[in-house]
Amino acid sequence: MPASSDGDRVPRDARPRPLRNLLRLRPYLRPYAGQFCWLLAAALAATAASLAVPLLTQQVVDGPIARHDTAGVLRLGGLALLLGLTEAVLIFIRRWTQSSSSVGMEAAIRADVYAHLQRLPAGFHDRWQSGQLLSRITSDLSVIRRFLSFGLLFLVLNVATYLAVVVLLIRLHPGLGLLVAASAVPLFLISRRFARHYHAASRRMQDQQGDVATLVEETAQGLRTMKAYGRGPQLAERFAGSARTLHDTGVAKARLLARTSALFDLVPNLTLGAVLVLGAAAVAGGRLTVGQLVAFVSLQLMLIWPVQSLGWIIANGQEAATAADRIHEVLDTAPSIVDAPHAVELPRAAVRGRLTFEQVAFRYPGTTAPVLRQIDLTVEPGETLALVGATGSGKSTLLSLVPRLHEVTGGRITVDGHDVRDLRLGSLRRLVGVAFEEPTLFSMSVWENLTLGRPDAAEDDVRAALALAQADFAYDLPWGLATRVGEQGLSLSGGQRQRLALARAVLGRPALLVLDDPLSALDVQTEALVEGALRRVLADTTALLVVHRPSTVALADRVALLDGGRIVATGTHSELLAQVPAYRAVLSAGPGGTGPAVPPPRKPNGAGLVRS
Ligand SMILES: Nc1ncnc2c1ncn2[C@@H]1O[C@H](COP(=O)(O)OP(=O)(O)OP(=O)(O)O)[C@@H](O)[C@H]1O
Repeated sequence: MPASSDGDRVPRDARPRPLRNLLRLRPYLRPYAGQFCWLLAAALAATAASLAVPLLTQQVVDGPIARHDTAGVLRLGGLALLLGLTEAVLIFIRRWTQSSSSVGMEAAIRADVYAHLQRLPAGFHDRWQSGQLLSRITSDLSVIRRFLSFGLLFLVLNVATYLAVVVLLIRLHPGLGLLVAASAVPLFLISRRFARHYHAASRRMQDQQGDVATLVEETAQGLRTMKAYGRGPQLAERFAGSARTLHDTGVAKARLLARTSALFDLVPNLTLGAVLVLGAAAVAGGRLTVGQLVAFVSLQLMLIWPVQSLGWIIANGQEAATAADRIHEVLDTAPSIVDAPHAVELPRAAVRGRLTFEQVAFRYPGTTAPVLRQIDLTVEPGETLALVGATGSGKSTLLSLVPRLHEVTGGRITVDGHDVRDLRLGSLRRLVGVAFEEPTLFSMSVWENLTLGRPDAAEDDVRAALALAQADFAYDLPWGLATRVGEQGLSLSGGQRQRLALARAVLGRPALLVLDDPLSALDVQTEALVEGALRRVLADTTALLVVHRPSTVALADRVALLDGGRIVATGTHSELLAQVPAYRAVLSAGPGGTGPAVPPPRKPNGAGLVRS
């Protein structure tokens, strides 16, 4: 599923170009150029040694055997043995060198693709199925490695063998030699047709592998939901459907290869039959010695494997070309959210934390309807503003614009008057502490999870953040903060994960806090504790909170009501409660439509209500 819409700068021409994208991987070969020269030299020398054996046979048949010279037979036999040994040693050297270089190249490409995925904005990842990315970074790269380590080498070797053998055959007997050379014409035509069809089949299959990987990943992630709803059989059926499609494509692809391989078998064998008949006639006519015919046929037999393997090499090459296309679809997608050339660093100490939204508009890439329109909002330094709105009104989207996870499509957002697009991304993201509704923890230690955005954080800072988020339970884990939390922190409860995510957001006291319903997964008692702690942090930090629960609104100095992507009212909780029926309706509905009752206003009759 390639990127295909605005938001990221997608490649201008995303049409697959079989060899072009494969050739573009040349820079990865460069560090191994020396090794490749060695292995190619070893492989060519091994081929030369094997080619010398039939010529030696000719000498034996026409020389010592014809003369009944036993010593001569032994001498030339010893030489053949030496050639065989040399070939074995050279093949060993080739294989030894080959393995390290191809694995090294695969690792380098994988590292670059992974780093690039990190640079691509959230919008890119919204549109790409994770299984598609997974299959590109794993199986596609393995296909490329196989081609670089075997396919490419054997292509060069087989072509070199073919040319060398044909030259030797023409020298032995020009007529028969040219007959063998002419067999290259049907081989070329078959290869061209096969390559075209196989490329399309490979692309289909590799895309389908990505779809299957996506299904597996989704199932693994949503296992509990799936089991709870008893949807296992339906999902299994869906999976079986995708697996069947993949199977059918695989079978069609294998049959295509089988059909072509049969032709690749047929052509050299037909040529061999013709050579045997014509060669025997030439021996009978005295135009060719028996030794020459034996040498000719032995050399020609050496062409059978290179020709037979052509099908496999072309198939491997086409798969690698498809894999290179798919890899470049990712690498060619330029990150759209990057540092502007003039971007500046804002030191934390210099930031007061005034956050403004000026006529901000936003629509998701690939969609036409804006999610946010004409947002004008100011959060003063140290102020806490709660965003309230019905589900789907754009609250989370609005938050994501502050650390530039998505880019505004109209208007601007400023921090102390600086457009966030004029700040270095690293600097901006250090200034903004973020906690999302779904608290993601990575498969690493609690400490690493906490210091994700601030790897240089001191122990005291971490301790303070944990205390603040009421997450001291982390010290009681089996290895304390060194405890590795499971995949996405699943070994912790929802409330524990949320508290760790909150501690991560407040670590180092960021200038701005952007929290998406930070207390949603907490029990009443913990909520009260975290709320108390949060109140202390929020006292001197500019904060934008998405709030679903009426109880959390109490944390905010002011509230903005979002409706259909627009701010329709701002004011204190009590003002909105008293004067805006829509606000009362949203709060009484609660997160799931059956929320708790609206709490009494904190500051009755506050001033400054704005309705738009
Ligand atoms: N990646 C996306 N691509 C396209 N549309 C999206 C994307 N994410 C969200 N939307 C749409 O944007 C709108 C606002 O979504 P958003 O998540 O910001 O709402 P919200 O107010 O935070 O909702 P909730 O309270 O349920 O979390 C919704 O209509 C949603 O369908």
